[in-house]
Amino acid sequence: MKLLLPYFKRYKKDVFAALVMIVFSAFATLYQPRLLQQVQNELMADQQQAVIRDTALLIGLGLLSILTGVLNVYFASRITQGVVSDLREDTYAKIQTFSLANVQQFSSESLSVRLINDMQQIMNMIMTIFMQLIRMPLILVGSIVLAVVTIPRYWWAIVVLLALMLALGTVAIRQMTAMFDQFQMYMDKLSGRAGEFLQGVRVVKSFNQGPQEIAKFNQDSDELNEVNIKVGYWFSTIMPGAQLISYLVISLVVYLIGTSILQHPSDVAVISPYVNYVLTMLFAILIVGMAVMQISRGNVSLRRIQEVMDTQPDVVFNEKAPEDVLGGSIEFDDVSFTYPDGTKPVLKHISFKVQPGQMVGIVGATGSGKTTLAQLLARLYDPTTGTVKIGGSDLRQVNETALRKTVSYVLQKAILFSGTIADNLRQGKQDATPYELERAAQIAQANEFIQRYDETFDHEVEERSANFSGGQKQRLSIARGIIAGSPILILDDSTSALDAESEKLVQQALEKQLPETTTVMIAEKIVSVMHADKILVLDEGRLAAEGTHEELLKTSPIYQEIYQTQKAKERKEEI
Ligand SMILES: Nc1ncnc2c1ncn2[C@@H]1O[C@H](COP(=O)(O)OP(=O)(O)OP(=O)(O)O)[C@@H](O)[C@H]1O
Repeated sequence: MKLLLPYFKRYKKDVFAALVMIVFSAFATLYQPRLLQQVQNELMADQQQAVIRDTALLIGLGLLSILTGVLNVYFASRITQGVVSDLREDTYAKIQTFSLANVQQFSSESLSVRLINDMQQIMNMIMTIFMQLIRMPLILVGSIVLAVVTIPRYWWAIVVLLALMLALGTVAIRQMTAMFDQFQMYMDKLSGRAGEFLQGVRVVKSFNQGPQEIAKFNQDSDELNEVNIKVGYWFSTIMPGAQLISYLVISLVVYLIGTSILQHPSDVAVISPYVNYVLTMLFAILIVGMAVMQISRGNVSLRRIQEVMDTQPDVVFNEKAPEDVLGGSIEFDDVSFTYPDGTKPVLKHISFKVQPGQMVGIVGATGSGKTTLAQLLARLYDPTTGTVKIGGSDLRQVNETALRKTVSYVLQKAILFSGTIADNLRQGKQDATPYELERAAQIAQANEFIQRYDETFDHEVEERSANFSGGQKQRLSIARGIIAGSPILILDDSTSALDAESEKLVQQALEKQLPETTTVMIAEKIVSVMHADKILVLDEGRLAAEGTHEELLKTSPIYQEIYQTQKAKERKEEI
């Protein structure tokens, strides 16, 4: 709840107004039976004037009850929408500061459940607090006092009723609260499963994995359902249980009044308000019980949001450092790296230097650490030991804007967003001119197919870029990387879906049109990087060799082996 206090402060006027409405609404609810009793007495005493006056008062009280009820909903909604919207935005902003390791720690699916489903639970909780939690205890206390005042000698019946209700409520709420944690956990799991399926829908379909995926989804869904049913089971026992207790107590009191009516004839007039107060008490207890449950459910969600807010980003930039572009040189100094959830180092004692404007190729077997090295260069992770420098500055000391302006990273998996082609390219440079769009597209060999669309750069990219081929997506993401004009461009196996001819054209265009850009080219095939100024050969996380293609052919057995194997494979494919 501490997390919400500063947010409530932002809406203090609405909070005050909601509280005033709650007090008036509780007064109207409690005073009605008393006034009704008064009218009954006046009718019996044939006091016409008083009956008219008090009936009018009764109508006024009804209207007050409706008006304050409506205004209470209005202010409670304003507070709820405002607080949750602010909290959601702050949580989202916090997630934006997360490194890849932070995101991995929670899982992206869990973060999206937290942003949507948990926020909904918090919304329900705040609404409940302002609609019920303050109003109902007032009504509860008022009805207890008035029930006791109505027939003081049976005060103990109220105590018995409250004790029984408390026992029932405590057991039920304790059982249900334990299940809310499980509910959110299963929700994360189910969202993860659905997200994975939707992202990999092509793989699932092509490998005919539909039935297996459905079975797995159904199993997770059944687990969630089981928790829900258990919650529902406990929930369904509360209502009849509480009703039974109340009617037993009412029957007992009515029976006792009946047996002593001769000694207390005036008790006839108090039976109706007494029953009314006991029923109001029952209603208030039930609502408070439900509110407590909703709040404990919201608290679980609040704790999950607090976890996000308390997480320290493990890659922190120096925002005081200048935002100017760093230079184009790269230096790895004895860098080793282990993934946060890994046990073995993925990179081991890597040291190398690259001069501005050079083209560097990185080759190595699958899993040798090429992408990891690129991720350290873009500071998606920090090295476990050693330093990475760009333009002579240790990346731990630089400003984030400066780094993003300096390094442009084209990922191994080309990801486009829904919008137009131009929208996607402009993610690289927001104010890119049509000329700049076209130039980047030309270098990436994308211009040809873009010009075939009637709308050219305004052609729509559908969700998950389903209307583009793998090669087209790669070309567009290369263009997006180029357009920023950053001094360092990382291409992580970004031409793998291109035919050999197009790949060559992209390389030639890069060399010719971006001669001052330091290009880091990660590739499976040596032919893709053989013209680079320098090639780094990675082997199980170690830098096995470094040099030009010709030098490596003479000095590096690993490089020779990879090259010969790839050449032999190529020859076989030609035959
Ligand atoms: N996010 C991660 N968490 C834990 N381990 C990871 C993570 N990403 C990669 N790894 C592990 O690190 C090692 C190096 O992976 P990396 O992706 O850097 O290799 P690569 O040389 O780029 O491979 P490929 O050529 O197949 O893309 C692998 O053993 C991989 O399992």
